[in-house]
Amino acid sequence: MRSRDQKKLAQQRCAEQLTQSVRGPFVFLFGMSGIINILALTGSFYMLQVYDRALPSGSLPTLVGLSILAVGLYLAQGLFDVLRSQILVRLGAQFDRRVAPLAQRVGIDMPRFGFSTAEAMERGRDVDTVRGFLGSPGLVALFDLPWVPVFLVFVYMLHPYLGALTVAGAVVLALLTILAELLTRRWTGATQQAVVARNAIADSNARSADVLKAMGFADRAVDRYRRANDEHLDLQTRTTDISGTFGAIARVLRMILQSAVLGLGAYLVIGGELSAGAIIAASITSARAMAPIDQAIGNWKVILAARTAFRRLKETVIALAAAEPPMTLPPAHRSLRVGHITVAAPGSGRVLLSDVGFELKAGQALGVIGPSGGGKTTLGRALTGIWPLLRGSVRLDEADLPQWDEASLGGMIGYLPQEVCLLDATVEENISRLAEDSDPALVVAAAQAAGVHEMILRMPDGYKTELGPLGTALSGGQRQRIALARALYGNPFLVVLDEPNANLDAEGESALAAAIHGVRARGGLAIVIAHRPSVLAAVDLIAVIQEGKLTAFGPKEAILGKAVRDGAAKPDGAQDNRERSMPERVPA
Ligand SMILES: Nc1ncnc2c1ncn2[C@@H]1O[C@H](COP(=O)(O)OP(=O)(O)OP(=O)(O)O)[C@@H](O)[C@H]1O
Repeated sequence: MRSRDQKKLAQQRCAEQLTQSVRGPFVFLFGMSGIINILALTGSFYMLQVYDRALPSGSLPTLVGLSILAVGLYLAQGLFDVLRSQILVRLGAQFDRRVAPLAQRVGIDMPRFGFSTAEAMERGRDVDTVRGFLGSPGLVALFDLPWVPVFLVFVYMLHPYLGALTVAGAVVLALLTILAELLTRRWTGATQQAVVARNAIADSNARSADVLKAMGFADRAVDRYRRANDEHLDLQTRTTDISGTFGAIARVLRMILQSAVLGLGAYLVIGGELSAGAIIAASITSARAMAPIDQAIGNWKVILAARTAFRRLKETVIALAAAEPPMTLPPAHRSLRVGHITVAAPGSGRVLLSDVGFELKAGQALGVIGPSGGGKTTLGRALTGIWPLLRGSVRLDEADLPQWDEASLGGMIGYLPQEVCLLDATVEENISRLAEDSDPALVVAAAQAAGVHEMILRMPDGYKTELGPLGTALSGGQRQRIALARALYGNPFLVVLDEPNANLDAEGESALAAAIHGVRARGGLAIVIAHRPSVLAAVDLIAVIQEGKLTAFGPKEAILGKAVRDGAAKPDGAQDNRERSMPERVPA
């Protein structure tokens, strides 16, 4: 095990890598912005030279020469501007390419830990926000800001009074920026949360579309969405009001300053302290000095959003760095040992399963029964490593689950969740778990083991049939059987099936029983969580989970016999009734 310090160091290194990837190009762009800003003095120099040199001398060649030089410098500035924006866009794409998969990785994990899918999707949007910001005028303004003193010095050199006036204007605008930041800061987080809450409602409404339509409460669902949207709009209006007001004040101040510079310049010209060309040069330069500040204020919301998104992404990268890459172990083939595990609900921390322990040997199959809400699915989630343990251990061939790297562990586990969810991909891709170069023989073998091969052949494009979003193009039973084939793909050692027969007909049930027998025959382990007793024909052991505790564990005949004697269990093939089909209370 790595020490805590080492882990911290790795996290720090990862966060640094993220900023380092942009640091080098940013230093280069900072230098390039310097050149652009110095070239931006062209207009001022041109005016100075035209008014103070070409006009008094009346020399046309001087005017033409100055004009050609100015056009050349303007073109150079434009070229550097284009280059800078192209580099920024590519930098954004590079950042996206690097961070988006990490954000997606965390996004996949988030719902397991009690976050809504809207919150999980927010990570992906964070990447978009940062990428968008990298090519936005907001960032260009930030690059130009450090070069504002160049313009101030230039104006100061024309006349100290003009310099002082422009500096005063810059200070007032900078103070406005700080004030805008302070006033919007507390609303930014709340606005972000309101967006997530609104999107979560939209997401859940879309998922419940059938129910909303059938039972006619779509309007009420839309009302709920509207209320959440209103809250978001209120908050957004507040932040936009602040940044809009400050933006307008900044623009007015800029105009006042520009006129003030002209007025003061005229006063100085009348007093014989300044040339006419210098007035125009001072006016152009002071306006140019204020532009980045003005733009920063105008884009303040975008800058804040990008900063928040970047911070969250940095946390994401750090969180992933904390995961220690484990050593590769040989595939398990002997046993599963559950050592006094306690499992809490991610998010709330409520203990759902406490002190559960048992052992299974290769070739055995365990049926997990018990009343609704007792903790059977929680046990399945703990055994497959979906939920972390609060205490205890789940060992495959004596190696605790965290000792396996995710890919090897996943290859040894087949899991059929209670709520079957297929990917928006082909049947083949779903069964092969998105394997890039899946072996068709393995896919067909899994389908045959699940008794679903013929059914797939009858589909429009056989194994290449696209299943659509969440596999909704299939019936409930078809989805469950394809998900069973996915669980059996590659002959995993531990197969956990959570209510695998919930949607099956008689043919499906016998295919399921054959699949469980098949797992046992090849030396695998099957754990079947079931309400309907028919599936238990294929298991040899029974565990009863009630109120988060293992209240009975042992050979099927002994446990079920006792339950039947107690009058709580129904015989095989009994009607599917969750509450009554299994023993309500089986003594330990
Ligand atoms: N994601 C979750 N967050 C918090 N609590 C949860 C979560 N999932 C389940 N629970 C709670 O854990 C308890 C056990 O749920 P579990 O799904 O394990 O029961 P079960 O025995 O599988 O029930 P059923 O037979 O109805 O599927 C329940 O009280 C449930 O409310």
